[in-house]
Amino acid sequence: MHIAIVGNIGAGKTTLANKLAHHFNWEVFLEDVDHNPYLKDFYDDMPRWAFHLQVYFLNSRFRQTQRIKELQQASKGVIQDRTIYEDAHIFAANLHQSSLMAERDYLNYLGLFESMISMVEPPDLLLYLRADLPKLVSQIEKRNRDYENNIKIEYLRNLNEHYEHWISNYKHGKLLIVDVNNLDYVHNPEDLSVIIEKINSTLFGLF
Ligand SMILES: Nc1ncnc2c1ncn2[C@@H]1O[C@H](COP(=O)(O)OP(=O)(O)O)[C@@H](O)[C@H]1O
Ligand SMILES: Nc1ncnc2c1ncn2[C@H]1C[C@H](O)[C@@H](COP(=O)(O)O)O1
Repeated sequence: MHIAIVGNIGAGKTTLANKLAHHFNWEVFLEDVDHNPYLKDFYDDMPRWAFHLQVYFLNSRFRQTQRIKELQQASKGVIQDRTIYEDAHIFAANLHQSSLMAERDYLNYLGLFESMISMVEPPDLLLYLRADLPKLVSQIEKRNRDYENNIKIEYLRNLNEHYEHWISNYKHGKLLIVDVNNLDYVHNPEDLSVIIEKINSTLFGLF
């Protein structure tokens, strides 16, 4: 079983991924943020580093999907924090649309993505955490990564629009949308239980 958690920056994916992995006793696959050699530079100068960052994320996410495939073949459960789909359909698409990634770089990137995606299996469940801008901003502030202090509201708004468009066209498998604006699964165990019930019901038809 493979559940992938998707959503904008600060939506609460990592926090929920860890909690679900603990609950189901499954492996958790998180993003490579701390060792990412481009992320800080990217936030300082997006046009300069957009292509480098996207290639780095694409490669690390692709490797992760191959490890997830192996675990699934061994009948192990997996919770994944963010997917390769988001890199291309949300982040790279947004950079290109916002003229922060040049046309030739975007087409080059898309060619690489298309070559890889045929080897990627979609998750059994895609869990989208929908959050409005005030929730995202307050949670990004709460996390307090210095390089994310420069993130513009406009950037988050554009990403949210890409998410809504992508999710409304998602056809690879089961999809669960959870509005997290009024949920606090950090402090309220009942809020976590609500999400777990929804997952069980969507995946296994329980409840
Ligand atoms: N539903 C929630 N309610 C309150 N705080 C949350 C919630 N989800 C996440 N947080 C807090 O917000 C911050 C960002 O969450 P995180 O899981 O790192 O988001 P993401 O992985 O989506 O970027 C963390 O400090 C986390 O404890
Ligand atoms: N593909 C990506 N392009 C640009 N930035 C990305 C991409 N994937 C992740 N990120 C950034 C966004 C955040 O600053 C960090 C971690 O993501 P988070 O949503 O906080 O888990 O990486």
